Amino acid sequence: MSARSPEGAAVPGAGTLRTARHTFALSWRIDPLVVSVVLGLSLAQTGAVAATGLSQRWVVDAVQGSGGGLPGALAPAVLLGVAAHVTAAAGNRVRYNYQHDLTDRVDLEVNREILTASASLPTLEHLERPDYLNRLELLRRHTAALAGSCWSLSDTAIGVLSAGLSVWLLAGVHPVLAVLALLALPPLWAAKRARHGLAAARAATAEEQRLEDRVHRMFLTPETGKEIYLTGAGTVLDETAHSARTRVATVVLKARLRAIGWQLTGWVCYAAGFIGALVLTVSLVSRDAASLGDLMLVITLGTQLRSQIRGTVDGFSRVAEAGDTTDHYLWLLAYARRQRPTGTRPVPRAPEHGIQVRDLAFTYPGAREPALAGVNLTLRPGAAVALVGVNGAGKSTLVKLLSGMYAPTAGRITVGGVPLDEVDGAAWRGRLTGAFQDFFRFQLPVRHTVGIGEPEAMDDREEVARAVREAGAAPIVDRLPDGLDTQLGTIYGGVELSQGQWQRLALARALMRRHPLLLVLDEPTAALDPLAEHELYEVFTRQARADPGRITLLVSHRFSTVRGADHIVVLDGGRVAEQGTHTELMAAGGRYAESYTTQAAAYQEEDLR
Ligand SMILES: Nc1ncnc2c1ncn2[C@@H]1O[C@H](COP(=O)(O)OP(=O)(O)OP(=O)(O)O)[C@@H](O)[C@H]1O
Repeated sequence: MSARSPEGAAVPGAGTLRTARHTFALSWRIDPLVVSVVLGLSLAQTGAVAATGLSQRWVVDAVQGSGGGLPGALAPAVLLGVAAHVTAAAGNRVRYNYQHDLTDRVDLEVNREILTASASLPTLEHLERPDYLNRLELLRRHTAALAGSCWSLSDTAIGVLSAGLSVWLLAGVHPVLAVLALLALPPLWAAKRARHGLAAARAATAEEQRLEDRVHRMFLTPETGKEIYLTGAGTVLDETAHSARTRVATVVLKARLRAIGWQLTGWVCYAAGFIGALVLTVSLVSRDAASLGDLMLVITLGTQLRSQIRGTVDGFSRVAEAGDTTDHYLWLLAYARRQRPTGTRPVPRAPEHGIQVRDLAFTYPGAREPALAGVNLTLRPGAAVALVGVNGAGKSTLVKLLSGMYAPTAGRITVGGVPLDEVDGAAWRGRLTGAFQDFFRFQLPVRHTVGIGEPEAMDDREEVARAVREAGAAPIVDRLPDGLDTQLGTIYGGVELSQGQWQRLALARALMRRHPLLLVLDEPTAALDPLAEHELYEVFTRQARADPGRITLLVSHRFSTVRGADHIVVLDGGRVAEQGTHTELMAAGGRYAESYTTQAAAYQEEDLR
């Protein structure tokens, strides 16, 4: 990790060096030839300024000593000057462009690494953690600094080496002139100070930047656009985004102005030193203690030393900026490593004992109250288990834990006797399938919108057609202009479906997986009327009984739609209130009986109207 200064801002440290090494290795892997050219030009760049100064001194001293005629010895001096100038000007441009190109290509790789690290996280818990989201936001906005860190470091090294050569030549004229190098320190220190201020401002406003970005995106998606249109919330949201943007801009502008102040102070120190150096050299020339060529050398090196120091400072600033981003990058990699799934055991083939849930508890990150507490139940294979409860009872949370999206805070889940956290995560996902109330609309051709539920069978038209039929979505697909090949969604100029039609396709997607161990239907029928939902759940209940290796979990807040399930679990306030068959629960006369009777009466009344 980057070292931390007392103010809390990152300064380049071991972490930055490690990242620079890593990005250099990536550059080398991408294009070793270009990297070699850049390194060669960098080396030539190191001596270019000193060579320019020396050639000018050579020319002036030769002209002065020639008594008016142009000596032949002038030719090598001029040649040296031309070579140094070409290296400095043309070589620098070539090097700069190549570095830029390599940085862009490494940037793509770094972004891929970030995605891979994020995707490797075994649960989805990080998506609820503001510290994770803020760091990721800062990281994604500044990956270019990270990708170019090895070149920023090499620019700094070139600056230091070429400035070192200049100082050595200046000290040859008079040792005091070497002090000019010390005056490089105030601009360096000022730049570091300026960087800290800017980094702190960015970190302090990361949350607001995220808010602004989110609101912005809300205006661009049809789902939220509709809500905004109807509610007229556009102005309020626009103001929210605007005030977030203004707060960010104000904080960053203040930090930027302070940064300019610090940098100006540093440069004033250097300018004063340079004037002193010129006065000293002129006095040496007037006392014949130095030649006019030496004065020329001091002028050339002194003015160049300024840009060498600026190059060093700029390179250093970019290394420091990469240091801030490195901090977030290494944090993400370490987080992904810490969260690396530890489960290696295979999923039991025929889980005789089904899925056992024992004393399960879960609290969302940052939440005060647990969403689940002391949950005990058994999901038997070859049966349909219904999970019912009012809104907020904890049904979806239990589904998230069963599918491994979140790790329990306490208690355990076992599959066929094997603790779920010991089971290989990818293998477990391979045996799961499901459809959810908050499904995603994949705006793809229908066969892929459905087929993606089992990537391996995605291009198998017969399999896709089977899933479509089983989900009762065949009439929808039959009416589409190109059937399974119809492009869906307006974003790509395709056909738009109704909410219920999208939902049927999401259900078909869930049915693509042929022999899942756990099939979860978490209210994927919310857009259907209670009778249609009931009929569909009856079909799934029959199918569940026909497949002895499958556990089917039907989730609903409509008590009356799941009465045919083999086992009904009633959740209330994150706890299991009751469980049993419909007959047992009705006989018990508890919460289930009460809610079932009330809801059934309400639906009957609705039917009569
Ligand atoms: N991402 C989250 N972060 C924090 N709390 C959450 C989150 N999701 C749900 N909760 C809380 O957890 C509790 C259970 O929510 P859950 O979504 O599991 O209920 P549910 O029974 O599925 O409700 P519904 O029928 O409305 O879908 C609720 O009190 C809810 O406020």
